[in-house]
Amino acid sequence: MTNHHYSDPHWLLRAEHVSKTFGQTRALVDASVTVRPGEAVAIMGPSGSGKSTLLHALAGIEPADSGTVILRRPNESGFDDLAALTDSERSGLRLRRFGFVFQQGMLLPELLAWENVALPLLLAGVPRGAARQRATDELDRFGLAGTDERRIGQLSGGEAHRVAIARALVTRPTLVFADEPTGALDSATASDVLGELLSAGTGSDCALIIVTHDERIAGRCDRTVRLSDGRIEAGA
Ligand SMILES: Nc1ncnc2c1ncn2[C@@H]1O[C@H](COP(=O)(O)OP(=O)(O)OP(=O)(O)O)[C@@H](O)[C@H]1O
Repeated sequence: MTNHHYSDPHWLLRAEHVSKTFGQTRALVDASVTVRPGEAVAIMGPSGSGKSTLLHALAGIEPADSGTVILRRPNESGFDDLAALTDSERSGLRLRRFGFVFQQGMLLPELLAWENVALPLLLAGVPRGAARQRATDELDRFGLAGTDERRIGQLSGGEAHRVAIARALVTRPTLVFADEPTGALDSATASDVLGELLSAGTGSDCALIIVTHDERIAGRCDRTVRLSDGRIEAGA
């Protein structure tokens, strides 16, 4: 895709007029959002207002019924329209370009800490030795040196959240999507983990999108997109 309309360099991901219906429920109505490099964007709104639906549409997890979601490729090499990709192309793009931190961490308890972090690399075909080295480096970066060989159940809640963040960032993604990333943590640990996510997930060529109910988390992001009944009310 080389549409001139998308030549403005100051965005990474742009959703335009995205709508999604589940049966009679209009979960998302004509939502347009632009995400720029280096920013952290909070998505807020009451329960059922469409936050997860928006996140899933932006990340190509559950494509919208209508509208477009466009992701800029690195190095001025064009754009990808998520809806125009096949399922397997979309999965590949998610693996290469996106990182995910979801509520329960979605860590695999039967795997070691380093294996959890290395998972996206292993899925992308990186050899096991190289993947292990990168995972170990990433764990070090989050203050988890020496935990490589532990299983998830042998870590504290805060440590497990850091493993989830390390896994989301190990591929150096363009966009990190987080859904209530500090959910079950005590407030001091949540604040530390959020700080780490904010500093590691926003760089000159990447951005962070966080779904949250917590105004304190939103307050530490650069801006807040507010949803009400599937419509974006502010912050797009
Ligand atoms: N797979 C689905 N099937 C049917 N309805 C759905 C589905 N997913 C979401 N919905 C409905 O779409 C609306 C928006 O849901 P969504 O999960 O996006 O809200 P949310 O703002 O993330 O809510 P919460 O804060 O409770 O997680 C809700 O009315 C929900 O019941």
